[in-house]
Amino acid sequence: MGQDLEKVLLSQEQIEERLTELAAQIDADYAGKELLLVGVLRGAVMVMADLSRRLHLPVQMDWMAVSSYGSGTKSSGVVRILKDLDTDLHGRDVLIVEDIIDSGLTLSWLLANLRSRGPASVEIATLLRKPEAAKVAVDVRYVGFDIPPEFVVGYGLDYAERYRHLPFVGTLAPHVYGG
Ligand SMILES: O=P(O)(O)OC[C@H]1O[C@H](OP(=O)(O)OP(=O)(O)O)[C@H](O)[C@@H]1O
Ligand SMILES: Nc1nc2[nH]cnc2c(=O)[nH]1
Repeated sequence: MGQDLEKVLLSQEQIEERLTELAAQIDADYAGKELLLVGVLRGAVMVMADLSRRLHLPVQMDWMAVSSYGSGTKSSGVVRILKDLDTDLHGRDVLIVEDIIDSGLTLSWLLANLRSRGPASVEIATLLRKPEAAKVAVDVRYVGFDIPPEFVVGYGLDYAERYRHLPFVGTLAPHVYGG
């Protein structure tokens, strides 16, 4: 495992500290409201768990699974719903919880999709964003960290379904993905 990773980009401590700040901001912004957190499987599981535990608002959680990457390292841009929400979004304040915004293609598609369901509001919280990789502009209210356009793993993010369990975010050594 040690040899597969090139470097640690964000430590567990850095991630937890930033999530505490984001949770405080979300608590303040949605004071008096009940929030529906929509986690995007599978990468957002860690962010959802650690962010939601820091919120003091009443929240509900639901999950969607979409696919845009397959097992590669480039977004195909074609988004498929693999698992839809169980919750009616009509009149709800929705916060999409994501691990990463890379090209922005997944989130821009998801935003449009959820907004068409009649919610009161839809905003996005993402742990990571790669501004230099953006192919479409996505309006994101809560960003943990802007990072360089490198392929990262850990803290929910995988390469071929591995490394999701790492408690930090790191980059892979090129030999792992054939570089
Ligand atoms: O901005 P984009 O270029 O569209 O990339 C972002 C998407 O890619 C990742 O999901 P992935 O398809 O890898 O699925 P996973 O969450 O199951 O790992 C991530 O969770 C986002 O949903
Ligand atoms: N694991 C992983 N998944 C992604 N999906 C979009 N960008 C990334 C990335 O950098 N790493």
